Amino acid sequence: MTISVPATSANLGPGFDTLGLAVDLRNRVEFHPSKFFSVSIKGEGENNPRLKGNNLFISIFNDHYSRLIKNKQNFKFTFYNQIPMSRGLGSSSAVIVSAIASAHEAAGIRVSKRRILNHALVYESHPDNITPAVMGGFNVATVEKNKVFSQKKHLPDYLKAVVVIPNKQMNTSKSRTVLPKSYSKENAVYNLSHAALTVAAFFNEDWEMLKLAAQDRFHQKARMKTLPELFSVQKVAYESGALMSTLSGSGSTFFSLVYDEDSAMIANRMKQKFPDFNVKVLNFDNDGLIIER
Ligand SMILES: Nc1ncnc2c1ncn2[C@@H]1O[C@H](COP(=O)(O)OP(=O)(O)O)[C@@H](O)[C@H]1O
Ligand SMILES: N[C@@H](CCOP(=O)(O)O)C(=O)O
Repeated sequence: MTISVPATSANLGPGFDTLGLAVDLRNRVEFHPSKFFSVSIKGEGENNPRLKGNNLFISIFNDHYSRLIKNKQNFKFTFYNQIPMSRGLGSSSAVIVSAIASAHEAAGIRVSKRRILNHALVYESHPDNITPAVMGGFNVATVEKNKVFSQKKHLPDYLKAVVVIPNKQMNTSKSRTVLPKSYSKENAVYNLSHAALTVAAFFNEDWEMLKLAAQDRFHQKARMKTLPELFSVQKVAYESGALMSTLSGSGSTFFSLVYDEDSAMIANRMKQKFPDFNVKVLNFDNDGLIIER
Protein backbone atom coordinates (compact mmCIF):
# COMPACT_ATOMS: atom_id res chain seq x y z
CA MET A 1 0.00 0.00 0.00
CA THR A 2 1.21 3.50 -0.75
CA ILE A 3 0.00 6.71 0.85
CA SER A 4 1.21 10.15 -0.15
CA VAL A 5 0.51 13.64 1.17
CA PRO A 6 1.56 17.03 -0.25
CA ALA A 7 3.44 19.88 1.37
CA THR A 8 1.47 22.98 2.29
CA SER A 9 1.88 26.70 2.68
CA ALA A 10 -0.28 27.93 5.55
CA ASN A 11 -1.49 31.36 6.70
CA LEU A 12 -0.96 33.01 3.26
CA GLY A 13 -0.31 36.36 4.96
CA PRO A 14 -3.34 37.49 6.98
CA GLY A 15 -5.08 34.10 7.28
CA PHE A 16 -3.29 33.02 10.45
CA ASP A 17 -4.38 29.47 11.44
CA THR A 18 -7.11 29.65 8.75
CA LEU A 19 -5.83 29.68 5.14
CA GLY A 20 -3.55 27.25 3.36
CA LEU A 21 -2.82 25.60 0.03
CA ALA A 22 -1.08 22.46 -1.17
CA VAL A 23 2.03 22.30 -3.36
CA ASP A 24 3.36 19.40 -5.37
CA LEU A 25 6.12 18.19 -3.08
CA ARG A 26 5.12 14.89 -1.49
CA ASN A 27 6.00 12.55 1.32
CA ARG A 28 5.17 8.97 0.36
CA VAL A 29 5.08 5.90 2.58
CA GLU A 30 4.96 2.30 1.36
CA PHE A 31 4.16 -0.44 3.85
CA HIS A 32 3.22 -4.09 4.04
CA PRO A 33 2.76 -6.71 6.77
CA SER A 34 6.03 -8.29 7.82
CA LYS A 35 7.38 -10.71 10.42
CA PHE A 36 9.44 -7.91 11.97
CA PHE A 37 8.80 -4.19 12.40
CA SER A 38 11.19 -2.07 10.30
CA VAL A 39 11.57 1.52 9.13
CA SER A 40 13.66 2.84 6.27
CA ILE A 41 13.82 6.49 5.25
CA LYS A 42 14.88 7.92 1.91
CA GLY A 43 15.16 11.65 1.21
CA GLU A 44 14.48 14.25 3.91
CA GLY A 45 15.44 12.88 7.34
CA GLU A 46 17.40 9.89 6.03
CA ASN A 47 20.49 10.99 7.97
CA ASN A 48 18.58 11.62 11.18
CA PRO A 49 18.86 8.50 13.39
CA ARG A 50 16.25 9.95 15.81
CA LEU A 51 13.57 9.54 13.16
CA LYS A 52 14.02 5.77 13.10
CA GLY A 53 13.66 5.37 16.86
CA ASN A 54 11.19 8.09 17.80
CA ASN A 55 9.06 8.65 14.77
CA LEU A 56 5.90 10.79 14.89
CA PHE A 57 4.42 8.69 12.08
CA ILE A 58 4.90 5.41 13.94
CA SER A 59 3.41 6.66 17.20
CA ILE A 60 0.29 8.05 15.47
CA PHE A 61 0.00 4.93 13.29
CA ASN A 62 0.15 2.74 16.43
CA ASP A 63 -2.45 4.90 18.24
CA HIS A 64 -4.95 4.37 15.45
CA TYR A 65 -4.07 0.82 14.41
CA SER A 66 -4.45 -0.48 17.98
CA ARG A 67 -7.74 1.41 18.31
CA LEU A 68 -9.08 -0.09 15.08
CA ILE A 69 -7.92 -3.70 15.32
CA LYS A 70 -7.23 -6.18 18.14
CA ASN A 71 -4.58 -8.46 16.49
CA LYS A 72 -1.04 -7.24 16.67
CA GLN A 73 0.73 -7.18 13.30
CA ASN A 74 4.18 -5.88 12.37
CA PHE A 75 4.77 -3.79 9.26
CA LYS A 76 7.73 -2.84 7.12
CA PHE A 77 7.59 0.90 6.37
CA THR A 78 9.58 2.69 3.68
CA PHE A 79 9.38 6.49 3.68
CA TYR A 80 10.23 8.60 0.62
CA ASN A 81 10.32 12.14 2.00
CA GLN A 82 10.45 15.26 -0.13
CA ILE A 83 9.17 17.79 2.42
CA PRO A 84 11.95 19.51 4.40
CA MET A 85 11.33 19.55 8.16
CA SER A 86 10.54 22.65 10.21
CA ARG A 87 10.70 24.96 7.21
CA GLY A 88 7.01 26.00 7.18
CA LEU A 89 6.02 23.56 4.44
CA GLY A 90 3.79 21.40 6.62
CA SER A 91 6.06 18.38 7.16
CA SER A 92 4.33 17.59 10.46
CA SER A 93 0.85 17.79 8.86
CA ALA A 94 1.96 15.43 6.09
CA VAL A 95 3.23 12.93 8.66
CA ILE A 96 0.08 13.15 10.81
CA VAL A 97 -2.28 12.74 7.84
CA SER A 98 -0.31 9.89 6.28
CA ALA A 99 -0.08 8.01 9.60
CA ILE A 100 -3.84 8.21 10.20
CA ALA A 101 -4.65 7.19 6.61
CA SER A 102 -2.09 4.35 6.73
CA ALA A 103 -3.50 2.93 9.98
CA HIS A 104 -7.01 2.81 8.51
CA GLU A 105 -5.72 1.17 5.31
CA ALA A 106 -3.67 -1.36 7.30
CA ALA A 107 -6.78 -2.23 9.31
CA GLY A 108 -8.80 -2.59 6.09
CA ILE A 109 -11.14 0.24 7.05
CA ARG A 110 -12.21 2.78 4.44
CA VAL A 111 -12.81 6.26 5.78
CA SER A 112 -13.67 9.58 4.18
CA LYS A 113 -11.09 12.33 3.84
CA ARG A 114 -13.23 14.42 6.19
CA ARG A 115 -12.91 11.79 8.94
CA ILE A 116 -9.13 11.64 8.46
CA LEU A 117 -9.00 15.44 8.68
CA ASN A 118 -10.96 15.46 11.94
CA HIS A 119 -8.65 12.81 13.42
CA ALA A 120 -5.64 14.93 12.36
CA LEU A 121 -6.97 17.82 14.45
CA VAL A 122 -6.10 15.86 17.60
CA TYR A 123 -2.40 16.17 16.72
CA GLU A 124 -2.39 19.65 15.16
CA SER A 125 -4.91 22.04 16.66
CA HIS A 126 -4.91 24.61 13.84
CA PRO A 127 -6.60 23.44 10.60
CA ASP A 128 -4.74 25.62 8.06
CA ASN A 129 -2.23 23.04 6.84
CA ILE A 130 -3.86 19.72 7.69
CA THR A 131 -6.83 20.78 5.51
CA PRO A 132 -4.92 21.31 2.22
CA ALA A 133 -2.72 18.31 3.09
CA VAL A 134 -5.87 16.15 3.01
CA MET A 135 -7.97 17.98 0.41
CA GLY A 136 -5.42 19.63 -1.92
CA GLY A 137 -5.97 23.08 -3.47
CA PHE A 138 -6.56 26.37 -1.63
CA ASN A 139 -8.61 26.02 1.56
CA VAL A 140 -10.24 28.20 4.14
CA ALA A 141 -10.89 26.29 7.35
CA THR A 142 -12.21 26.72 10.85
CA VAL A 143 -12.79 24.43 13.84
CA GLU A 144 -16.09 24.05 15.68
CA LYS A 145 -16.70 21.38 18.34
CA ASN A 146 -13.53 19.47 17.41
CA LYS A 147 -14.42 19.28 13.73
CA VAL A 148 -12.91 21.04 10.72
CA PHE A 149 -15.28 22.99 8.46
CA SER A 150 -13.63 24.03 5.22
CA GLN A 151 -14.13 25.18 1.65
CA LYS A 152 -11.76 24.31 -1.19
CA LYS A 153 -10.84 26.04 -4.43
CA HIS A 154 -8.94 24.23 -7.20
CA LEU A 155 -5.85 26.11 -8.31
CA PRO A 156 -5.28 26.55 -12.06
CA ASP A 157 -2.13 25.20 -13.70
CA TYR A 158 -1.14 28.60 -15.13
CA LEU A 159 -0.08 29.53 -11.58
CA LYS A 160 3.09 28.27 -9.89
CA ALA A 161 4.68 28.53 -6.47
CA VAL A 162 8.23 29.81 -6.07
CA VAL A 163 9.54 28.74 -2.67
CA VAL A 164 12.74 30.04 -1.12
CA ILE A 165 13.87 27.59 1.56
CA PRO A 166 16.54 28.75 4.03
CA ASN A 167 18.83 26.28 5.76
CA LYS A 168 17.60 27.49 9.12
CA GLN A 169 14.86 25.39 10.70
CA MET A 170 12.01 27.13 12.50
CA ASN A 171 10.15 24.76 14.74
CA THR A 172 6.43 25.63 14.65
CA SER A 173 5.71 25.49 18.38
CA LYS A 174 8.80 27.61 19.09
CA SER A 175 7.86 30.04 16.31
CA ARG A 176 4.42 30.51 17.91
CA THR A 177 6.07 31.73 21.12
CA VAL A 178 7.44 34.89 19.42
CA LEU A 179 3.91 36.09 18.58
CA PRO A 180 2.09 38.83 20.51
CA LYS A 181 -0.24 37.61 23.26
CA SER A 182 -3.03 39.92 22.07
CA TYR A 183 -3.89 42.28 19.19
CA SER A 184 -5.53 45.71 19.09
CA LYS A 185 -9.01 46.02 17.62
CA GLU A 186 -7.48 48.01 14.73
CA ASN A 187 -5.04 45.21 13.87
CA ALA A 188 -7.70 42.53 14.31
CA VAL A 189 -9.96 44.36 11.84
CA TYR A 190 -7.01 44.85 9.48
CA ASN A 191 -6.28 41.13 9.38
CA LEU A 192 -9.95 40.14 9.23
CA SER A 193 -10.58 42.36 6.20
CA HIS A 194 -7.36 41.32 4.44
CA ALA A 195 -7.96 37.61 5.05
CA ALA A 196 -11.54 37.94 3.75
CA LEU A 197 -10.28 39.77 0.66
CA THR A 198 -7.63 37.07 0.11
CA VAL A 199 -10.30 34.36 0.16
CA ALA A 200 -12.53 36.30 -2.24
CA ALA A 201 -9.57 36.91 -4.58
CA PHE A 202 -8.75 33.18 -4.69
CA PHE A 203 -12.36 32.15 -5.32
CA ASN A 204 -12.88 34.85 -7.97
CA GLU A 205 -9.43 34.19 -9.48
CA ASP A 206 -8.57 37.87 -9.10
CA TRP A 207 -4.84 37.21 -8.75
CA GLU A 208 -3.88 40.88 -9.13
CA MET A 209 -5.78 41.63 -5.90
CA LEU A 210 -3.57 39.31 -3.85
CA LYS A 211 -0.60 41.61 -3.31
CA LEU A 212 -2.77 44.09 -1.44
CA ALA A 213 -5.00 41.47 0.18
CA ALA A 214 -2.19 39.28 1.51
CA GLN A 215 -0.83 41.85 3.98
CA ASP A 216 -0.66 40.79 7.59
CA ARG A 217 -0.22 42.35 11.03
CA PHE A 218 -0.53 39.19 13.14
CA HIS A 219 2.54 37.02 12.74
CA GLN A 220 4.88 37.61 9.80
CA LYS A 221 6.96 40.53 11.07
CA ALA A 222 7.72 39.00 14.47
CA ARG A 223 8.79 35.74 12.86
CA MET A 224 10.73 37.32 9.97
CA LYS A 225 12.78 39.33 12.48
CA THR A 226 14.33 36.02 13.57
CA LEU A 227 15.76 35.70 10.02
CA PRO A 228 15.87 39.29 8.68
CA GLU A 229 16.99 38.27 5.16
CA LEU A 230 13.36 37.22 4.66
CA PHE A 231 12.37 40.91 4.37
CA SER A 232 14.68 41.15 1.32
CA VAL A 233 13.26 37.90 -0.09
CA GLN A 234 9.76 39.37 0.01
CA LYS A 235 10.93 42.69 -1.49
CA VAL A 236 12.76 41.00 -4.38
CA ALA A 237 9.78 38.68 -5.02
CA TYR A 238 7.40 41.63 -5.38
CA GLU A 239 9.88 43.67 -7.46
CA SER A 240 10.18 40.66 -9.77
CA GLY A 241 6.43 40.31 -10.33
CA ALA A 242 5.15 37.90 -7.67
CA LEU A 243 1.38 38.08 -7.23
CA MET A 244 1.68 37.41 -3.51
CA SER A 245 4.68 36.70 -1.32
CA THR A 246 4.22 35.50 2.26
CA LEU A 247 5.98 33.65 5.02
CA SER A 248 5.09 29.98 4.53
CA GLY A 249 3.43 28.62 7.67
CA SER A 250 5.59 29.56 10.63
CA GLY A 251 8.69 29.85 8.40
CA SER A 252 11.47 29.72 7.49
CA THR A 253 10.38 29.22 3.85
CA PHE A 254 9.07 32.16 1.84
CA PHE A 255 6.23 31.36 -0.56
CA SER A 256 5.39 33.35 -3.70
CA LEU A 257 2.46 32.79 -6.01
CA VAL A 258 3.40 33.67 -9.59
CA TYR A 259 2.20 33.31 -13.17
CA ASP A 260 3.75 30.25 -14.84
CA GLU A 261 5.26 32.45 -17.56
CA ASP A 262 7.15 34.49 -14.91
CA SER A 263 8.18 31.58 -12.70
CA ALA A 264 11.61 30.80 -14.22
CA MET A 265 12.64 34.47 -14.27
CA ILE A 266 11.52 35.04 -10.65
CA ALA A 267 13.20 31.83 -9.45
CA ASN A 268 16.45 32.77 -11.23
CA ARG A 269 16.43 36.22 -9.62
CA MET A 270 15.92 34.60 -6.22
CA LYS A 271 18.78 32.15 -6.84
CA GLN A 272 21.11 35.01 -7.81
CA LYS A 273 20.17 37.21 -4.86
CA PHE A 274 19.99 34.44 -2.24
CA PRO A 275 22.60 31.86 -3.23
CA ASP A 276 22.55 30.24 0.23
CA PHE A 277 18.84 29.45 0.03
CA ASN A 278 17.23 26.59 -1.87
CA VAL A 279 14.84 27.96 -4.53
CA LYS A 280 12.23 25.72 -6.16
CA VAL A 281 9.42 26.24 -8.65
CA LEU A 282 6.49 23.98 -7.74
CA ASN A 283 3.13 23.15 -9.23
CA PHE A 284 0.10 23.48 -7.02
CA ASP A 285 -1.50 20.25 -5.86
CA ASN A 286 -5.26 19.77 -6.12
CA ASP A 287 -5.39 16.13 -4.94
CA GLY A 288 -4.22 16.21 -1.33
CA LEU A 289 -4.02 12.79 0.30
CA ILE A 290 -3.62 9.96 -2.25
CA ILE A 291 -4.14 6.31 -1.30
CA GLU A 292 -2.93 3.67 -3.79
CA ARG A 293 -4.15 0.18 -2.98
N1 LIG B 1 9.14 12.84 7.55
C1 LIG B 1 8.98 12.88 8.87
N2 LIG B 1 9.04 11.75 9.60
C2 LIG B 1 8.85 11.78 10.94
N3 LIG B 1 8.61 12.91 11.64
C3 LIG B 1 8.56 14.06 10.95
C4 LIG B 1 8.74 14.11 9.54
N4 LIG B 1 8.60 15.37 9.13
C5 LIG B 1 8.36 16.09 10.23
N5 LIG B 1 8.33 15.33 11.32
C6 LIG B 1 8.10 15.75 12.71
O1 LIG B 1 7.55 17.04 12.68
C7 LIG B 1 8.47 17.97 13.31
C8 LIG B 1 8.49 19.27 12.54
O2 LIG B 1 7.28 19.92 12.78
P1 LIG B 1 7.16 21.49 12.52
O3 LIG B 1 8.19 22.21 13.30
O4 LIG B 1 5.73 21.82 12.75
O5 LIG B 1 7.57 21.63 11.01
P2 LIG B 1 6.78 21.98 9.69
O6 LIG B 1 6.73 23.47 9.64
O7 LIG B 1 7.60 21.42 8.59
O8 LIG B 1 5.42 21.33 9.82
C9 LIG B 1 9.81 17.26 13.27
O9 LIG B 1 10.64 17.70 14.32
C10 LIG B 1 9.41 15.81 13.44
O10 LIG B 1 9.11 15.53 14.81
N1 LIG C 1 -0.81 28.60 11.42
C1 LIG C 1 0.39 27.89 11.81
C2 LIG C 1 0.95 27.23 10.59
C3 LIG C 1 2.19 26.42 10.83
O1 LIG C 1 2.62 25.86 9.61
P1 LIG C 1 3.98 25.01 9.51
O2 LIG C 1 4.02 24.57 8.09
O3 LIG C 1 5.07 25.93 9.90
O4 LIG C 1 3.82 23.87 10.47
C4 LIG C 1 1.37 28.89 12.41
O5 LIG C 1 1.53 29.94 11.81
O6 LIG C 1 1.94 28.63 13.47
